[in-house]
Amino acid sequence: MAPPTVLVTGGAGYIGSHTVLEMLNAGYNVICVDNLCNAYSGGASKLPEALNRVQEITGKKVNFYRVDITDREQVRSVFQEHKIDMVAHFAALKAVGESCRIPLQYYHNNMTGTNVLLEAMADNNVFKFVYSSSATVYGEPKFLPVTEEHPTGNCTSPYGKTKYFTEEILKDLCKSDKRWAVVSLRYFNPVGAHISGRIGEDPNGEPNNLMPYIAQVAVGRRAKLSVFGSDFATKDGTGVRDYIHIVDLAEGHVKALDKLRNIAESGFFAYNLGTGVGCSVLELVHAFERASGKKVTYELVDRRSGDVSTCYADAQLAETKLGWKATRGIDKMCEDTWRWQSQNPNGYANK
Ligand SMILES: NC(=O)c1ccc[n+]([C@@H]2O[C@H](COP(=O)([O-])OP(=O)(O)OC[C@H]3O[C@@H](n4cnc5c(N)ncnc54)[C@H](O)[C@@H]3O)[C@@H](O)[C@H]2O)c1
Ligand SMILES: CC(=O)N[C@H]1[C@@H](OP(=O)(O)OP(=O)(O)OC[C@H]2O[C@@H](n3ccc(=O)[nH]c3=O)[C@H](O)[C@@H]2O)O[C@H](CO)[C@@H](O)[C@@H]1O
Repeated sequence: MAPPTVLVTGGAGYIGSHTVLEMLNAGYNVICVDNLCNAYSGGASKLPEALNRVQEITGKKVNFYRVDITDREQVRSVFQEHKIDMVAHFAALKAVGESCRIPLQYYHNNMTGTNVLLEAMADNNVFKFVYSSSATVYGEPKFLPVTEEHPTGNCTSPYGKTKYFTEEILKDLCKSDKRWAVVSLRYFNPVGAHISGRIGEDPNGEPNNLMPYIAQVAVGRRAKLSVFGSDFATKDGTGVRDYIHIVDLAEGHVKALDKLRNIAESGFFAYNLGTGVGCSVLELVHAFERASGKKVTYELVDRRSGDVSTCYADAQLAETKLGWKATRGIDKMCEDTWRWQSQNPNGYANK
């Protein structure tokens, strides 16, 4: 029997490209679409650089279309061109601060885009869907570790609300039509890079997130790290998060596809993808110094608005239901990030 074909939206992005690599290694056929709004293109007629390197690493072909998922005709044409069995949906705008400044663009891109995709799926009898959600749907944790039973919806940004609203749409869809089977993966803090050092996180402009910022200080692109807050009720006063290695995260998606591939039951299933281990900002800084052998200069400054003190996952349900568990720790996350950053000081731009 031919292996299933998965349509991957946002496949040229950080998480998408790492997941495409693991899907190919697991034997899935992959069709990638991306509008390259946040991915390095490498030249009009070529594959986006991240996917070019995925092909290089796996020795397998990546089918790519430059498509905007908000464009109904562009999306439909992909379903007419290929027999799609399942969809893994990564395409979204994801900068929390930016979403507060341009909410309409975020609601259009992330919500309309997802609805256009879901309608095209239904029109082509495709009902198996893996969704990129986020721990941000939980808002400020009311208890720790955070389980999937934790209330959702108390989101502090338009970005977070697009994740929450989309989950609610998916729940309604599954209630209305038993053909739908949806796995919503709630990521905690994805970091790291593939062991090859050939693909990794390549943020546009100044990084919003901690790990890429640390890496850019270590490689000399940034002068120092600002540590947002040192008066939290945590082990060293700095924010605690559940960092998860990007390859563990990618492997979790393959497990979700395996579940959908053979699934009898339909419905909406949400799983936390985290390690269950909290790590503070300063712990991560020191781990990165050990991994890179570089000094990471930092300054303790005021808290960033909207930041919670502590957030980490209870990932037991994914282990029970998907047979998945994160296996890579903080040191490995830092080693693999450093290999990517030191080999690609300017990301994909420097070939
Ligand atoms: N990185 C994280 O820490 C994190 C945490 C939780 C959830 N997520 C979610 O995971 C997904 C992937 O995140 P990422 O970190 O890889 O981000 P990313 O920006 O690297 O990847 C997203 C990709 O989607 C593409 N894209 C955006 N809008 C599109 C559109 N309308 N049509 C086609 N392509 C479009 C971008 O060009 C980009 O390549 C997103 O849905 C994000 O919200 C990410
Ligand atoms: C509330 C919120 O929407 N959080 C988003 C944020 O998570 P989150 O805010 O947890 O991730 P970050 O990497 O931005 O921050 C992690 C920790 O590092 C600290 N820090 C960060 C950067 C920096 O320069 N200095 C510094 O000290 C932060 O205060 C925090 O304590 O990014 C995730 C990955 O994109 C998103 O999924 C989350 O939705």
